[in-house]
Amino acid sequence: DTIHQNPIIAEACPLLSHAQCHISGPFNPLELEVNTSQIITPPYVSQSHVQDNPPPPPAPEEEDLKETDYSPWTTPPQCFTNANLTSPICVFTDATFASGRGISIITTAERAYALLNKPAFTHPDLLSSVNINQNQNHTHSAPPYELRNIPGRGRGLIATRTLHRGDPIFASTPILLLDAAAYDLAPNETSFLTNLAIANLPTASRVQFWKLLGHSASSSSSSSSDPNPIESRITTNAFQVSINDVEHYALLPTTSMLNHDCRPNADYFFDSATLLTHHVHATRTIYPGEEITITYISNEKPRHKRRQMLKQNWGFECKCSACAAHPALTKESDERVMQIGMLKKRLRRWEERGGDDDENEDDEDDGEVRVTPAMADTLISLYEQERLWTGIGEAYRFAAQVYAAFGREWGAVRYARLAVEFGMLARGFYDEDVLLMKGLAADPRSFWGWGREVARTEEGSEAGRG
Ligand SMILES: C[S@@+](CC[C@H](N)C(=O)[O-])C[C@H]1O[C@@H](n2cnc3c(N)ncnc32)[C@H](O)[C@@H]1O
Repeated sequence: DTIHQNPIIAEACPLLSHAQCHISGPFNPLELEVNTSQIITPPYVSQSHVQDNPPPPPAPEEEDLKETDYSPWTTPPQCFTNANLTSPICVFTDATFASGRGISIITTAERAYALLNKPAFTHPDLLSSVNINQNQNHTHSAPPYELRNIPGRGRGLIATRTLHRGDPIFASTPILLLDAAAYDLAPNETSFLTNLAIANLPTASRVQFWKLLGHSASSSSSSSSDPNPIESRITTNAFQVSINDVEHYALLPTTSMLNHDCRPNADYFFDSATLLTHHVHATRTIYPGEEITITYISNEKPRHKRRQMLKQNWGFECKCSACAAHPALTKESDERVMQIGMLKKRLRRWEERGGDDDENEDDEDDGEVRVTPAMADTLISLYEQERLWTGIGEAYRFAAQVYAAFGREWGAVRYARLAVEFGMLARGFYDEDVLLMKGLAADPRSFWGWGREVARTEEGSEAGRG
């Protein structure tokens, strides 16, 4: 028997009323089938612990308890906790989510019930255009890509028709959401929960999961020599997303088919506020036959660092155009990337201190951060030279604000519009910065810094003195 009562943990567990959520002791999670004698099944979540969230279902009648006690979940939640955690971490599965695609969520009961407030759960019809062609239940028109084997890269998605900047490629919901706090459990407990989370999914999603590639340090593929095939699939494929300001890892099997490029042609964002949906869009024209790619890392790093990270975390030698060019060309690229970093740092400091009247008081660098429209234009040009469409939205945002600060209304509008266009593809339709830029595009004079640099020339000196 691998379950031991632990009085310290017992105190941490009242959240799950009636639950005995103390498990410790060694076991091999991969050998475990769902075995209810070893698992904790909370009858329901006690109302006092889910304030601000939808109330849990009322306590069922005694005779119904076995069948309905874990509604709205479709399998009984299972939990672990330890003395370092304030709440138990459990697996919650809703196999009916997103028209039967299903979702397993590994988190605390409080956070899981908070997720039930999201429109993705409260208005499931809103997801009707999501997961199209990725879910066997859907028979919609053909997607703009097909899955193909690509020599040296495994599978990848190839465009089957021309996609223009801003065109949606697909949108999907996660089959697994894993709260980063799950890694505060003992490794075998985390593995147990992830194992169960996958086992609880509907067959189609479970099959999709097992088709994912798993790269682990000790195995180069998803072969049976992989000591933890679930964990390696998660680390190879999961996207880090923030939901209600909590870090999660999301598994999205179709997005996982996208290979990396240091100059990708597509970008993605996770709409965590409403639909728990991952959107992928083209960021430049993609021609039929061309592979659709995203970036796995920040490409604003020199080539040797990018290659190192890709090798270490995803096990491949990067041979994209930015990695494989002649050393003379990659040297130029590295220098541009360095300059991007330097300009961004300066513009970000200027932006951050924008609303601060006492801006010089605590400034270690004594000071004033000088920026000019030419500087913002150069940043944009560097992104264009590097073909980094993923980060360029931020450069447009800086430019819009700098132009407005110099009182150059139509330059500000132009860049604010571009910041909105690119920002929506990279950060989401309702992202804070996107909304700020929408406001600036509509009325640059309402911007907080409107005209505040007008007294300065483009070269950065005071007008009349420079
Ligand atoms: C998220 S998966 C992408 C889909 C994968 N190609 C497959 O067949 O499942 C990540 C893995 O794809 C491969 N991969 C991704 N981008 C690559 C690239 N640019 N060159 C070579 N292999 C790549 C690596 O094996 C990496 O660990």
